[in-house]
Amino acid sequence: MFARSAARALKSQSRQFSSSATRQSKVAVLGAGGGIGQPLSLLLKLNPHVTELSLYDIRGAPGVAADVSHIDTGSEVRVPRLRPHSTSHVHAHPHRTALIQVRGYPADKLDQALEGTDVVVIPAGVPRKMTRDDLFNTNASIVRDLAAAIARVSPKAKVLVISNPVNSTVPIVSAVFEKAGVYDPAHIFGVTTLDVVRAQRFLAAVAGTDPKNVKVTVVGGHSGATIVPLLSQTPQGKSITGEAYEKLVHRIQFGGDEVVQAKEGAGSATLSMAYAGARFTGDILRALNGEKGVVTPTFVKSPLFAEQGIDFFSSNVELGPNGVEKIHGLGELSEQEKKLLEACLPELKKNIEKGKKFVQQS
Ligand SMILES: NC(=O)C1=CN([C@@H]2O[C@H](COP(=O)(O)OP(=O)(O)OC[C@H]3O[C@@H](n4cnc5c(N)ncnc54)[C@H](O)[C@@H]3O)[C@@H](O)[C@H]2O)C=CC1
Ligand SMILES: O=C([O-])CC(=O)C(=O)O
Repeated sequence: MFARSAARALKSQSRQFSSSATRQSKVAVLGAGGGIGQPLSLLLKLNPHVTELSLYDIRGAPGVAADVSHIDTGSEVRVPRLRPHSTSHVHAHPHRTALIQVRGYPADKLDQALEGTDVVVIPAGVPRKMTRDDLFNTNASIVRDLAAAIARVSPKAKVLVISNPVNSTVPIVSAVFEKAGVYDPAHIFGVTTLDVVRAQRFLAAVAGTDPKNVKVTVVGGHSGATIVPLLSQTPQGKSITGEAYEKLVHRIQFGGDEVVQAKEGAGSATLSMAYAGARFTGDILRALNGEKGVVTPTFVKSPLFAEQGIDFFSSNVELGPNGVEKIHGLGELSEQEKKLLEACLPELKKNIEKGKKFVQQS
């Protein structure tokens, strides 16, 4: 009895230690003044893993930082401490709460904003009016230039790309890092979490259940036909067939259009995206801090379809202290999902090539 409770206590202490190993995590948001950037900065201020928040934009970042910095949340800073007279044991230090440093940086202070960052989230650029690919001309150069600064100032940071078209901007960031000689494919992520959030929300509505009971894997890329929800792998999705299935898949693939149309030219999804971006950043931070088993879909350099010339792909990825720990395969697909995948691959390939070509020609 005693042995069992001692073992439980030890286990809990070691769990505690894995979180007590929490380092200081500096997160930078590039594009913090925008429709996504502002609520994303707010949500990151609430994340206890974030000990420093660096907000950068060519417009308005100091104002957002001043505003967000008044929120009365701290962060738990747990510092592992060596036992006196021992170098071999570390014991959990009772955590202390610190104030999160929030700083805003204007256009000419990008390097300062990036110094010492562990995670950089990029929602900088323009939102679309028509297709995501229309954004390419403007956003490609914004993302390229930001990536060059990250590669120079904080080359080991994990880079989370929100700016569209994600299918091209992730290859752009990767190619810029490669050119700079600091590329680690485990560090660069396209944020496709909004597709997962939508898939779970829409499926829950069809199934008449709470979204928290629904877990959907969405693979491929982040635009229209490249978004492939694997509904057959969820208990609630398995039974949906025929027209209901077609409608649900269409809604997941084109959920962004619903928001663009409802906003009548004023932009695209910002609040749901900030939620999704904060959730993915939270996953990255938990994994960086040693939590095991953090698995989520994200668009990364991937071997899954590399033989077909598609070297970036979103699938379930296990995250770890170095970023990408393990890329999971797709699992079993239904006949309909195989068809969706067939439609996804050629479009995704074109989007990826466009991004790579842009950097080659820059
Ligand atoms: N990955 C995804 O699932 C989603 C991606 N997006 C994309 O996110 C991007 C941002 O969308 P919104 O926030 O709605 O746009 P927005 O126009 O409201 O905000 C963009 C911000 O970027 C800033 N910016 C422009 N150039 C910059 C530069 N060189 N450095 C730093 N900041 C710069 C602007 O000043 C602005 O504050 C768009 O490309 C949009 O398509 C939007 C929704 C979902
Ligand atoms: O639709 C857009 O352009 C913004 C976006 O990526 C989304 O909402 O999924």
